[in-house]
Amino acid sequence: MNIKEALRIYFIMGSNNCGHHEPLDVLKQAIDGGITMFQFREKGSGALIGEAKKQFARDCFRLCKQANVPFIVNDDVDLAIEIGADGVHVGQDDLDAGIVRQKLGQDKIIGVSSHTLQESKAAIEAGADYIGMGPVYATTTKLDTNPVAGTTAIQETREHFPQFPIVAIGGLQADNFTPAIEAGADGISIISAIASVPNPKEATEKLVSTMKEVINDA
Ligand SMILES: Nc1nc(C(F)(F)F)ncc1COP(=O)(O)OP(=O)(O)O
Ligand SMILES: [Mg+2]
Repeated sequence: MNIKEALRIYFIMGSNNCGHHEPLDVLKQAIDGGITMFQFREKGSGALIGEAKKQFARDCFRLCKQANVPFIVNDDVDLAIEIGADGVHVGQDDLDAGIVRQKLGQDKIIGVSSHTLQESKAAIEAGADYIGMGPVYATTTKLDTNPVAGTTAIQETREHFPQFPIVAIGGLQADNFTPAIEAGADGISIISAIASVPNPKEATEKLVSTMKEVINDA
């Protein structure tokens, strides 16, 4: 799989991000709308835990598998291993990417959050397959986020690593993500612009069509 193409429209969702529809319906609509990768991120207030979280993960994974959409688990490496997910995303305060690689093996996808060139270097040396950089704009989705970073860190990492897969994250919408791509990101991560809107399928289609205008092969 081409990881840069998988990062184009990278949808991240948990049950507590869904405003207007049942979570599985939101994911179905996002898949129908053309998302290229999915991250299962069940955390924060009201998040499912234990068996309910596992079952929700399996249900999301089934939808992604049917559509050949790569399924990534946020933070929870053991859950990813248990259900056979395609990969894991970890942040600076989660399990070290090198240890995640040892646990998952070479054929799984490992994403790492980065806010600086230094963190990007460490993630790449630890064997990450992509890095998530932001928050580009203010976000209400993640409460313990770093300060708004704009696209400077993306640009800096891209200058040092011209080919390494980077996805932008943080407050991204169809009408504001272009600067992140122009700064060097290969794709965008979206939570509320798909999960919290009345028509997730239409919102996804708009993101896909806008991305096609910005990146020719998208
Ligand atoms: N979940 C994420 N996904 C991405 C992605 F690359 F996919 F865009 N980038 C960054 C994050 C944030 O990861 P983290 O800092 O661990 O916080 P949380 O666990 O609350 O998400
Ligand atoms: Mg995390």
